[in-house]
Amino acid sequence: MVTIFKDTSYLSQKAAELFVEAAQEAVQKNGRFIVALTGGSSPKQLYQLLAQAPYKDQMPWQQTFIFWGDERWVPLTDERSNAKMAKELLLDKVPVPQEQIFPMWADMEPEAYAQKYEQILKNLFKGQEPAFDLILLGMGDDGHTASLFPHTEVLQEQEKWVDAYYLKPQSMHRITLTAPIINQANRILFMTFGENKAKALYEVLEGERNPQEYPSQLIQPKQGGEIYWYVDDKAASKLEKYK
Ligand SMILES: O=C1O[C@H](COP(=O)(O)O)[C@@H](O)[C@H](O)[C@H]1O
Repeated sequence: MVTIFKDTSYLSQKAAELFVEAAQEAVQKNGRFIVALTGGSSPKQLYQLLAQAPYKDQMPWQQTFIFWGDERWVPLTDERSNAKMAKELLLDKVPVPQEQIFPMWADMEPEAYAQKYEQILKNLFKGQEPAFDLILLGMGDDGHTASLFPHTEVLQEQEKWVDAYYLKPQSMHRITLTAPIINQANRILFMTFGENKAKALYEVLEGERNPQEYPSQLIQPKQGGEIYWYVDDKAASKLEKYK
């Protein structure tokens, strides 16, 4: 489902409503809410809203388990850290138990931590379908999502749930959930703003299938899963089918 918003504040409000709805539904059904956050600029307003009334008070924080979809491999104090941003805008301001927050970084080799992170998820989902209740995603101007970048080997990954690799153009390691585990989620919410994303958004949603070039095309929810694209009118400016 693609929804086009003129106003990014309203878009973020609708995203906050969806977040709360997913959380309440998951807690009612399974007694807990398992969510993966995203980094980048798109979720900032959403995180600020979730840290305030009315959303803050509607959230079952005690039953919430926080993961990330991806991370730049930098310490948690680094300005580039996706976890630092979420911590400052949201997690420091809400009563989610510390032991239920799983940043995608530790002072160890990224590949070893990717295995550890996958094990944490496997323990949590033991005996159940490995389905996040909600995964938040952004999309880069180049069509990447999470740390699934164009023409990287991780795009072929079918077995691992979490992978880490050196991203040469950015001279840093990245760690990411892989497409197969993202696609198992019950709900996936992409938030995409700005005219810099218009070409990639068109290619992802309406172009020919080419996930090597536009990795966001790999995100296709399982049967019964929901995918929501919340985009602003600038990002949507090249779309034809969805207007
Ligand atoms: O590097 C990243 O970028 C994407 C997109 O970010 P945005 O600033 O264009 O919204 C983000 O989804 C990802 O988590 C992050 O690591």
